Parts: sequence; structure tokens; C-alpha cells
Amino acid sequence: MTHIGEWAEKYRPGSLSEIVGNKKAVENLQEWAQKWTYTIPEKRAVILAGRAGIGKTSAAHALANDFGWEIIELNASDKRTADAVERVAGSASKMHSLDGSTSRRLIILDEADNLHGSSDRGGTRAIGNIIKRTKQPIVLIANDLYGISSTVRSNSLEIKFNSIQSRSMVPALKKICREEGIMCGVGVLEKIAENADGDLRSAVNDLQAVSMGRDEIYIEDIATSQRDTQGSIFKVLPKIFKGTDPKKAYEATYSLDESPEDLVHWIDENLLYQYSGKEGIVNEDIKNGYGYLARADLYLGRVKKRQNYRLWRYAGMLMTGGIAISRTQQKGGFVRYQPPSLWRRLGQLKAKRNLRDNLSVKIAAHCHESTRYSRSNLIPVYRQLLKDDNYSVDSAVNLDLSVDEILYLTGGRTVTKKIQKIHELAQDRIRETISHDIEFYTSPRKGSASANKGLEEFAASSDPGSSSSTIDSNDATDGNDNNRPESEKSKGSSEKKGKPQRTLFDF
Ligand SMILES: Nc1ncnc2c1ncn2[C@@H]1O[C@H](COP(=O)(O)OP(=O)(O)OP(=O)(O)O)[C@@H](O)[C@H]1O
Repeated sequence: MTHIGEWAEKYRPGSLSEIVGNKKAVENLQEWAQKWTYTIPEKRAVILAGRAGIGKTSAAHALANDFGWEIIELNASDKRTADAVERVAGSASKMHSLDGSTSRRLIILDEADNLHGSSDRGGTRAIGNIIKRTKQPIVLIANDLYGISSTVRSNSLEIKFNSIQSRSMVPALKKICREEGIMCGVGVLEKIAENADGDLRSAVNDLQAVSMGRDEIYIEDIATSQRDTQGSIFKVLPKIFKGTDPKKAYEATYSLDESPEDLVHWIDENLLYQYSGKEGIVNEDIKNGYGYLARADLYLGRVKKRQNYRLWRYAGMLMTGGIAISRTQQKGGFVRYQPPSLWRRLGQLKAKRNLRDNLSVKIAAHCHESTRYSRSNLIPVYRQLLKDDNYSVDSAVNLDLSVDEILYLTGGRTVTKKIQKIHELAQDRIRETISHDIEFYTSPRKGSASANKGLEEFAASSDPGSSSSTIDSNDATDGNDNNRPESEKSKGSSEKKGKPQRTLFDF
């Protein structure tokens, strides 16, 4: 039995030349990959960003096929990913095939926009660091560019994938029909492509659904109902802003999957641009339009207060028909519709709050204070420290700060060279300390009982839950052994003679 989605997989492009649309994006991707064949390019990762179903994942796979690269596909939001990428990303120099030629592995990180703001800040940081020094090409796939941290974005080549035009989809759908032996009536594929609203995967799925159990399909077989995709708001807005019939403007919202509360934000965001055009002149139409919007907003407030949803109808009429009759001047030219900036600002605020909360936890742990105290009293102290050149790197080392966290503490808007420098110096120092510790604990020592402990044992010994730890866990508490029995104290001191002792610095 077949299931929907099977054709989309079966007809996934095998080569970049088969990718429909997004010619420029494909060219940029190819150019970037070409650089990897003889050197390591400055931007070692690319971000393929765009809405679902337009060929981002397919392009990454096709690229690997075209260049003969092995694929390692990981889900970016999986906590284990950072380790896995770390292992693969550093191993390029060993990737020689038997005939002596080098071949690469393409690391594909799906859902890269899911990392940001998640509790797994460590993963974001690790990936941010890895893409700076990877020896293997990395492709990050994301629906929302803004969901990716600024560090990752600034170190990657951003390639945007756009919705696919319906006329470009038709040949691809035709090819599938030919292969599957389906005969299509006039306008069938055009209709399917139009309904898909730029999403080729949906078009292929719709074609499969309508073809099930048939070898001929006609226009009547295609459901005429509009898709409830996000894109449909872009079909309703012109009827509100460009129409002259208030009834039609209101009726256009029937098929919309947005509440009047959301719709009012869309209209509010776009009214000024639509009615003032590119000249940006405020005119009577704009004033009247905002008058209707204000009244619609009044009704929306009453709906909330009284929980009387019948009032939505009045709000809806005012914000659609009211706007339509406000327009007296004919406006030429195309002005793109913008999603409400308020939503974006709220999203940014949330991301900022997450960052602040994570930072409070870090500082609280470092200073042995409560998170609340850390948030209200210690973050301001660290703000000052980060601004002072004498303490900025030390603070970044102590807290193992990410670039985003340094940016937050310094209060800047963008990641500057100075911020990057602080981060790099701090990371170098952290790495130095770690390698120093490893060397210290693993190098043979005269007269030591634990003289030839290997790296693995050192790692095990630093795990507080490990019973095989070679270092007395009491040493790690506070150095005060007053509460220990006498016998243990002397045992401890005799051990200390022969064993490297941990200091507070090590923690
Ligand atoms: N540009 C395209 N060219 C050819 N086929 C495409 C294209 N876009 C989508 N398809 C078809 O849709 C299927 C899904 O596409 P793909 O997985 O590449 O989309 P995506 O943009 O990565 O979506 P998501 O963000 O959901 O992962 C493919 O297997 C292929 O059949």
C-alpha cells in the first residue's frame, strides 16, 4: 500500500541540476562547495534557510551526490549532535581514499533554528565553535534564519531559498505523471501547483493523493477549497487594501486561518506602507484607515473583557471594509506585505529573556548565590566587568561565556571584533587550562601510586559520581577536614604525599 509522501521521497532530486527554482541559491551553494575541493573556505558552513517543502534538504543531498561526498545527517536539536559533529568535523585530514584522492564528508544539520533559545545552550555554543574550525563542510538547514544564533550566522554563508513559482512546478509534476503513467486533463497540474502556494512537496503530495487508484485525473478531481497555508494572508491583504467593495473585503477573511486579533496586527503593520506608497507621504486615506482600525481595536478589547465573541464580527468589518473604503487615491507600484513587527519584537524579547535567565544560572553557580540574586544584583556587576578591559577576558573565562552572552552583557547590538576577540582569548585560556590539567594528571610522577594513570582514568576521576575516582572526593569539597575521623585524616595526608593534589584552581 502506498502512503502520501512516498512520491515526494521517490522523486527527490538526485543532482543540483534537478532542483526546481532557486537558481541563484543553487549556484551559490555550488560555488561554495567548489572551494572545498581544493581548500578550506573562509565560511566553512552554509545555512540554507526558507520555508518548508521548497528543496533545502534536497539541495544539500544533491550537492553531496554531485561532488561525491559522503553524507552525515544529524538533527541539530539532538543533544548528542555537538559531540558527533565534533568528532566528524575534526577528522578531515584522515579522509583519504585508497587511490590517494581526498574526499569530504558533508555534515547536514537539520532544524538548526531549533537550537536557539532551547535549554541546550551548550549545544548551540559547541556548534558555533565547531563551524569556525571544522575541516568538513557543514550545511545547516533552517526554516527561520532569525532562530539561529548570531555567532553561527556570522560564521556561515547564508543562502536563502524562496517559494517556488507555480509555473516552475508544472514541468516537475508533469515528469512524475509520465513516470507513473498518469494521464492529466487540461489545467490539472497548473491548478495543483497554484494550490500548493510555493511548496513543491505539498504539490507532489496533492498529485499523489488525487491520483490514488486512477490513471486519469481531471480538473473536477481537485478540491477547489483554498489551502489554509500561511501564505493565504497574502491573498487576503490585497482584497482589503486594494479592493473598493467593503463586503468583498470582509468576505475574503472567511477562508483565513487567522483570528481578528492577529489580522489587526497585519493590517496595522501594512496600512502605512500600502497607502503612502514608496513616497512615504501621510495622507487622508491613512488617517481614515487608522480611525477604522482604532475602532476595530475597541471592539477587540470588549471581546476580551466580556468574552463576547459575537463582537468579533464588528471588529472584523471595521478592520477590513473600513480600510477598503478609506482608500480614495489610486496607488500604483508594488509594496511588499510585512508580517507584524510586534511579533518579531516579542520573539526577540523572549530570546533575550532566555539568554538572561541562562546567564543568571551560570553566574549563580559560579558565585554560590541564588539565581534571583544573581539576576538582579550580579548581572549588573558582570556588565561593568565585561566593559573593563582589565577584567573582561577573566570574566569570560570564569563563566565560559558564549558570544551571545558577551554581547548581552556588554549591551551591544551586533557582535563586534572586540567581542569576538574577548571570546577567542577566553576560549584559548579555557583550552590551555584543560590541556594543562590533562598533562598534569596524566604525566608519570616519581613515587606516585597513581603515576601512570591514563587519560581515561583522569576523565573518570573528574566524574563526581564515579566510584573508581582516584582522587578523594573530600579533597574537592572545601579542603576542611575537621569533620573527618582521625584515621581518615592521616590516611588522607599520607595519600597526599604521593598523589598530585587538586587545588581550588582546578575547579
Ligand atoms: N526545489 C525542488 N526541486 C525538486 N523537488 C523538490 C523541490 N522542493 C521540494 N521538492 C520535493 O519535495 C520533497 C521535500 O523537499 P525538501 O525535503 O528538500 O524540502 P525542505 O525545503 O528541506 O523542507 P523542510 O524544511 O520541511 O525539510 C522532495 O523530496 C522533492 O520531492
